[in-house]
Amino acid sequence: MSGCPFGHTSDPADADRSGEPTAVERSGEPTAVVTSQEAADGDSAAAASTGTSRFSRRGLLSLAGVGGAGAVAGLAAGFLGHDVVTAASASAATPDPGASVIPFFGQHQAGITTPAQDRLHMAAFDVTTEDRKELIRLLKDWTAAAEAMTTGVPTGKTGAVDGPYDAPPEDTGEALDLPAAKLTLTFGFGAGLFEKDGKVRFGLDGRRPDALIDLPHFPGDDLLPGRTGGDLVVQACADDPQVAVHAIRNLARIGFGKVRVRWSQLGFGRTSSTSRTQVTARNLFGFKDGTNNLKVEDNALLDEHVWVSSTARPSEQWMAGGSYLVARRIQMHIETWDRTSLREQEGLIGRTKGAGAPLSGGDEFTAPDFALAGREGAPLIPLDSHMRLAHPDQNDGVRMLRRGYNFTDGSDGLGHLDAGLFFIAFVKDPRTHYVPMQLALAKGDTLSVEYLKHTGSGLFAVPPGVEAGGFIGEGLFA
Ligand SMILES: C=CC1=C(C)c2cc3[nH]c(cc4nc(cc5[nH]c(cc1n2)c(C)c5CCC(=O)O)C(CCC(=O)O)=C4C)c(C)c3C=C
Ligand SMILES: [Fe+2]
Repeated sequence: MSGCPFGHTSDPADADRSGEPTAVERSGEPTAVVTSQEAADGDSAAAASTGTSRFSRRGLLSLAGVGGAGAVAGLAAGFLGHDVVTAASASAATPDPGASVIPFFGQHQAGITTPAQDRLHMAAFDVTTEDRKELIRLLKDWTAAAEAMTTGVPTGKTGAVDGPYDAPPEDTGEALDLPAAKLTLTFGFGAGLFEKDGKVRFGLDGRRPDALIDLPHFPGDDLLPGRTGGDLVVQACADDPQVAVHAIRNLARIGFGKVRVRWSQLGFGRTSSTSRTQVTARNLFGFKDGTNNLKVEDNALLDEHVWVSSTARPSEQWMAGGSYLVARRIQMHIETWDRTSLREQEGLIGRTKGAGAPLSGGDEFTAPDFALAGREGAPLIPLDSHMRLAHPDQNDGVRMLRRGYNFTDGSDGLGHLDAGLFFIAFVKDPRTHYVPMQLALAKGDTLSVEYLKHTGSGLFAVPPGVEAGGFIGEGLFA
């Protein structure tokens, strides 16, 4: 514990821990905020020039050392009420070199095409209230909290330590001293929000988009009810797991009495890159994953395959600019895999393990040649390989934006790790962009048939981004 009443440490080593020198924050200066596009472009220099800024969690805390606790409390009352604070001048807003803030507001929700962070905490909630006004209140409160936390600010007007001594704090506190860590919060609505047990909920008659289907049962599915479904979902991604967990925990706390957590999933080691500025990471099979993913730079392809268009059917109009989130908890039989030869592993994926190049030759980003045959006349990229079966050429040109994470959730009690890939994909329409491919993989992909088991599932309509003053999904309630 530091001597500071706000738990702030003044150890310079701490500032360096995340790779984000915080001299700016330490002096109480505002922290630079990156616009969605700049964040997507990974352009922190451009971000610096915008001058949009507000005080960070750490900046506020460090003010205690500058102006004393009273000054901080006064500032907290003003700043923590979710009003965006603009810097007096752009030059005052010295950029945070870590560009640790990804703005919550924007045309699309953050956490889809913004560069995938290292950590995930996703939670699905059942809505327990049947009162439309309470649901809207919750979405407004979540919007305010999300905007605060993604900016690195505690939730509520008084945060973790400045509220009445005899009341529970408005923020749980475990993210005090931590930077925003590129936290993004992405919200989605499940089918159960619209109707449950044959009854329409929240007056949302006729508002359920046709694309928000009940996913069919796929061959090999072994879904657990406690890991499947949900009326609401929140995807928290950050470069610090504590920041992601803090976000989900505080949203759950704010929702007390209106929602309860149905399932939640922690993830590490992103298994996809969503920007060409990122290197391709590896999944728990040891293969590069995300090589041929859709990337933020592929604007036209994103419009074609990820974003719901403004010319969508009337029942989907409120979704224009949004997307559909498919979540699948996929257990990987890693012990069996680890006893499989390298030759077979590469044949199952269709790429080399080292470089991630297609088995038809070239480097990681060389286009695969599915027709090229080896000495014995068989195609170099096997007919039952995962890459061949998932490639757009085999799927009517369909593509998806994958944004999954590795997980290990202890052991299965039978001597194996419960490990795998928490598959997340954003698509324009799951009927065309997910179901047919999943069916093909479940039937013909030897990787899926012999090494994978789907144990959890969810499909959620992710509304478009929120403008300042608005709230998550407000078009649905208009
Ligand atoms: C239904 C969609 C998909 C599921 C489920 C899925 C699971 C899954 N994938 C890997 C490993 C790799 N997948 C790769 C490529 C790839 N996978 C999908 C779809 C699903 N994967 C697509 C659309 C693609 C891209 C195909 C292409 O355009 O070439 C790769 C190769 C590298 C890459 O491009 O990402 C790997 C490796 C695992 C381990 C897994 C479930 C646990
Ligand atoms: Fe895949």
